[in-house]
Amino acid sequence: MATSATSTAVNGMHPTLPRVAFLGPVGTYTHQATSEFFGDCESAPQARIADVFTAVSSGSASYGVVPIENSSFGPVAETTEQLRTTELSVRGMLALRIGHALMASRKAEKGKLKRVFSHEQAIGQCRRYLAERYPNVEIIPVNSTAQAAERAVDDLEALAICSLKCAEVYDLDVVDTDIQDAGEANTTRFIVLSRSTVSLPSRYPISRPKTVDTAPEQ
Ligand SMILES: O=C(O)C(=O)C[C@]1(C(=O)O)C=C[C@@H](O)C=C1
Repeated sequence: MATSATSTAVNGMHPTLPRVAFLGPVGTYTHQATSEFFGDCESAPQARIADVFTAVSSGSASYGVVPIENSSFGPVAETTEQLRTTELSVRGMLALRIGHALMASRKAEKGKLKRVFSHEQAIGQCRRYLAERYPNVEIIPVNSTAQAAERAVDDLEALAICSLKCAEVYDLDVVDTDIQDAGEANTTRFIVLSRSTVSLPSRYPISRPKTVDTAPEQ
């Protein structure tokens, strides 16, 4: 990942960096895609994909980044639903290779895990793994993989499917890595949105070569 999105705003405004809304909280794959595309920017994490569209439409952010399609599980339902009616324009796209990790609280007893939280896309991309390795855990969809990590921090019976970045951000134990059924071939495509009156400066290439979801440095 190039540089991470920053939040160095003064009084809520930053004089030069673009303000970019994305599906949050910190540590989602969409956050990584945002950093990859924009480099330094003022980050505006949103609770849901629909909120990213609202933040850009209302002008509270100049750009928005949302996932649109995964190579194995297909279209991202909430994004395709929003695209039916939005007046926003697509300004760019990029793809990330997605490697999901399984995490739990450092205090969890690993033999007593009863539920797994994640975004429905991540759950769908790990269906076979979950059926084979955790056939009895309850699967609970949440708004994003990083929200799943947040939920696992204080729930000692929970697992989260999320990116390795979340181990660092939320101080979780890594139980397993690369648990997606499609292995190395698992890729998600993201799009960059803006209002029709806001163009994308030429310093941002409109599309990027596929990049790898990198593990945090130890
Ligand atoms: O939950 C996240 O971390 C997201 O950024 C969303 C999302 C998606 O909706 O496709 C992005 C990439 C992965 O495919 C899994 C989840």
